[in-house]
Amino acid sequence: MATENKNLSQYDKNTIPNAKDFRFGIVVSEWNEQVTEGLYNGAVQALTDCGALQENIIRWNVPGSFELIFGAKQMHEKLELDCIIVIGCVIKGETMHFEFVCEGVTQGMKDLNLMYDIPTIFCVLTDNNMQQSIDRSGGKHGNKGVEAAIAAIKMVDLNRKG
Ligand SMILES: Nc1c(NC[C@H](O)[C@H](O)[C@H](O)CO)[nH]c(=O)[nH]c1=O
Ligand SMILES: CC(=O)[C@@H](O)COP(=O)(O)O
Repeated sequence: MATENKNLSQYDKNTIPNAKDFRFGIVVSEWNEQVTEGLYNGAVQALTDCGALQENIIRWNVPGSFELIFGAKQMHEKLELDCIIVIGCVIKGETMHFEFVCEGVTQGMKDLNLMYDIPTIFCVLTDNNMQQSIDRSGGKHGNKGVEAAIAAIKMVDLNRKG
């Protein structure tokens, strides 16, 4: 199902575990920060709506989406967390750089999920233009930050029960 057929912000709170003692790290890319701030705000609002405490949400910033890999790795190594969410917005330009950044970040996130015992949640928009990013960070298609937060809570619950 494409995003245009699913609002990214919709969730049934009754089906989401309470996150009151879950600890989250969020690594945020500064590229396209008008978008990444919207994604971050959506994620935090959803986490706290589902019981997470603000003091249990740690934020680190990195310059761009490619640095999300190293930032998340350092978070895994240095903090005691239950889950890490990486937030970025990659928008196609004139060259192939878009493809290489997107592929690199995607592969890096996959590797982190294999390397560590807590999940790394992928909240990186990979869009053709700014309007698509606006639409997915609190616009007409909802907020991918909310979607990532709900996925994070569900994965922490799964990990604790596993
Ligand atoms: N064009 C975008 C970038 N490019 C920068 C890279 O992510 C990286 O910071 C640079 O190559 C240095 O290592 N980053 C985004 O997050 N979004 C873009 O649209
Ligand atoms: C994803 C990017 O790095 C891209 O936005 C950079 O733009 P360009 O390909 O025009 O250099």
